[in-house]
Amino acid sequence: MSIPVIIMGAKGRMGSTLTHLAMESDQFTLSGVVERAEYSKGLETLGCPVKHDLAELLPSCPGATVIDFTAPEVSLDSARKASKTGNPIVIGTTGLSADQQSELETLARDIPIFWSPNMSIGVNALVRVLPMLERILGEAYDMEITEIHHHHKKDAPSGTAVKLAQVLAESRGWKMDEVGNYGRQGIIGARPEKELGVHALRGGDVVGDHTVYFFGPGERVEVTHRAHSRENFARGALRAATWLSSRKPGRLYSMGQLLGE
Ligand SMILES: NC(=O)C1=CN([C@@H]2O[C@H](COP(=O)(O)OP(=O)(O)OC[C@H]3O[C@@H](n4cnc5c(N)ncnc54)[C@H](OP(=O)(O)O)[C@@H]3O)[C@@H](O)[C@H]2O)C=CC1
Ligand SMILES: O=C(O)C1=N[C@H](C(=O)O)C[C@H](O)C1
Repeated sequence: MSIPVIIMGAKGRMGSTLTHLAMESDQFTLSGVVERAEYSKGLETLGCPVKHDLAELLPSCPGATVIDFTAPEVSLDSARKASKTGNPIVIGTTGLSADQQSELETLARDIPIFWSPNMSIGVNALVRVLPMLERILGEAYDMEITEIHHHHKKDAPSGTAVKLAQVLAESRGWKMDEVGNYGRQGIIGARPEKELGVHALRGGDVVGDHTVYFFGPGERVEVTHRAHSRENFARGALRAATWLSSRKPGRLYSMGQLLGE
C-alpha cells in the first residue's frame, strides 16, 4: 500500500530531502507540496500539485499525511488546518514554545499528530539509554550537553539538546527550568552541583552533532551522536508517516511510541 503524503516547505533543506525520498519510493505517493510563492519555482517538475497554502491542497487530498519541517508558527498553522480536514500530520520542526506544544497536544485529540525534535533512530536510542547511564554513574557526575549545527539554523539550543536535557534532568529528579544553564560568561563562580549545562555551537554545514558529557571524579564519559546527512531524519519522518496512518487521534505521538516504549 502506498501512503499519500503532502510535503510542507518543499524547497527547504528537510523539505527537499523528503520530497526526493518520497518521489523515489513506491511506498509513498506525493499528493502535493507547499512552498512560499517566491521560492516555489522549479517545483512544477515534480508532477504533483504545488500550492502556497496548505488549506488549498487539503480538501483534494483526504487521508494524505502532511509532513512539516518548517518553522514553529508555520507547523502549528499546518496542524490547525489539518485538524479542519482530518488529515494526519508529522512535524519535525523544533523551537516550539511551551504554548505551541500545548496547542499541538490539544489538536492531537482530534487528528493523529506525530512530533519529534529528532527523527533519527540513533538519537532516539540515546533517549532510551541515557537514563540508565545517569542512574549507574550517579550524582557525582556533572552532566553537560553540547550541540553543533550548520550556520543557517535558527533555533538554539537544538530541539534534540532540549529533549536530551529533559530526559537527563528527569532521571535525576530535576526540573530543567531550575537547573538549565545555557552558556557561561564572566566571573560565574564554581559550578553548582545541581546544574545541567546546554551549549550551542554554530558553523559551516554541520548536519547535527550532540554530545552528552558525564564528568566524574578522575574520569568522564562522553556519548556522541553525529548525523551524516539529512536523509536519516527524512527516512525517520516517512517511517513516522507510515506508522501514523494507522493510528487514531488521542495523544501527541512521538518516536518513543513508534519504537515501542
Ligand atoms: N526533527 C528532526 O529530525 C529535524 C528537525 N529539523 C527542524 O526542521 C525545521 C526546518 O529545518 P530546515 O529544513 O533546515 O530549514 P529550512 O529553512 O531549510 O526549511 C524550511 C522551509 O519551510 C519554508 N516555509 C517557511 N514558511 C513557509 C510557509 N508559510 N509555507 C510553506 N513553506 C514555508 C521555508 O521557506 P523560506 O526559505 O521562504 O523561509 C523553507 O523552505 C527546523 O525547525 C529544524 O530544526 C531539521 C532537521 C531534522
Ligand atoms: O535544524 C537542524 O538542522 C536540525 N534540527 C533538529 C534539532 O533542532 O534538534 C534535529 C537535527 O539535529 C537537525
